[in-house]
Amino acid sequence: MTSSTSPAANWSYPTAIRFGAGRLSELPEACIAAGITRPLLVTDKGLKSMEITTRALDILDAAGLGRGFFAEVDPNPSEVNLEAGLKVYREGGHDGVIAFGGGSGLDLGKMVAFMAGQSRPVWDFEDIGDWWTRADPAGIAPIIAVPTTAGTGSEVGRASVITNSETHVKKIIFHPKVLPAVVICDPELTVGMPKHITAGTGLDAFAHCVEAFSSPHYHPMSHGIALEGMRLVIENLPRAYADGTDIEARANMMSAAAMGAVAFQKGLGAIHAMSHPVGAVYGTHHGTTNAVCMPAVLDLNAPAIRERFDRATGYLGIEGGFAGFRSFVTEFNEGFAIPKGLGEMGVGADRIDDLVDMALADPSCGGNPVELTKDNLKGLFDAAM
Ligand SMILES: NC(=O)c1ccc[n+]([C@@H]2O[C@H](COP(=O)([O-])OP(=O)(O)OC[C@H]3O[C@@H](n4cnc5c(N)ncnc54)[C@H](O)[C@@H]3O)[C@@H](O)[C@H]2O)c1
Ligand SMILES: [Fe+2]
Repeated sequence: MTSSTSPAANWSYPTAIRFGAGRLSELPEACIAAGITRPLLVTDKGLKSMEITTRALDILDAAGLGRGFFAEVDPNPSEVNLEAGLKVYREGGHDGVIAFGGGSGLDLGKMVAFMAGQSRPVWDFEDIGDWWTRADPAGIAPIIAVPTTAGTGSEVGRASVITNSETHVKKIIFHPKVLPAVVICDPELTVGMPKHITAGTGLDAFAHCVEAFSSPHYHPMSHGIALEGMRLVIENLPRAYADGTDIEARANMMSAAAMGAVAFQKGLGAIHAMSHPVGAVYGTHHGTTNAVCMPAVLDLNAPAIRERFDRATGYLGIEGGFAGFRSFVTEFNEGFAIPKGLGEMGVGADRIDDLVDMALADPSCGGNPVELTKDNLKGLFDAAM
């Protein structure tokens, strides 16, 4: 039944998630479930020789799975990493990918599986709303995702963020089949994150929930998930930061990360529109950059979001409605030693005009509750410096 006053939307919800401490041991079962007999484990350079990665490889070896290993992924991965990964995938005769790591390893692993059977360049699959005209679905290899940070939620997402190494622009590459077939969320894998990565990734999950909650698009399910995701971050990130071995807090942060990515189907906004160009040009950490941008964006968006935050703050355990939430965000950042401004992260005032142009072209602008213009984006960058 439809009516002219009924809202319309396209909704998509995630996939099979094996959640819990120690469940990395189920990697061989996950391969069987996904129909993979010869997986390529893809991860980033930082994780290449870490114990958790060796643990995953040992589990595959013990199960007799003829696995391959590709660990040449940079933070903010590029098409150069993708080409190298595809070469290893094809030469090794693999039939699926285990994307292992933070957002960088997960995104690149997902793209290796996606591009394995495509003949077009990856940039043809940019998320501009016409995916059904492009990919050859027969060419997409199955994906298992194993997050080792709790932030991006890329494990339950249908997109990867790939930086064009020539233009220094971050592009969102999207296809529904990029959604991993099986996800293993094992909070033990996140225990060894250094404090600044725990903070930066956790605040990425927070930014996803805040932006989704602020977005004007119609998606009540994601709206509710965003609210609970914010609560989980507020209550658990300080615990995980203070004691990295607090498994309950680590588990709640893993949930919050996945929830943030489900929630941002409702839309992202100016925080991500700003941090994508900053990350692409300066190579800054994504979640940390978001945290730096958030206070200025909340100030700009205040008239459009005040009422919904006034209603939510009681549930979040914050007094004073939206104003209380706004002050809380500054204190929250300070508690995690987040840089005070983009200048402190190396962003030059002379590049702001370029960053404004790049931010204006970012698809995240579409979910911001206040329409973004050259003028107000310039104001945001000035305020965030
Ligand atoms: N696909 C999406 O929906 C989506 C959403 C948000 C962000 N992203 C992208 O994800 C990337 C950022 O991902 P991230 O924030 O998870 O960081 P990351 O994957 O770049 O990892 C940051 C650093 O932490 C290290 N690391 C990862 N796990 C670790 C662990 N358990 N112990 C010790 N060190 C560990 C890595 O080696 C790396 O040096 C960016 O490229 C961003 O654009 C994607
Ligand atoms: Fe993000």
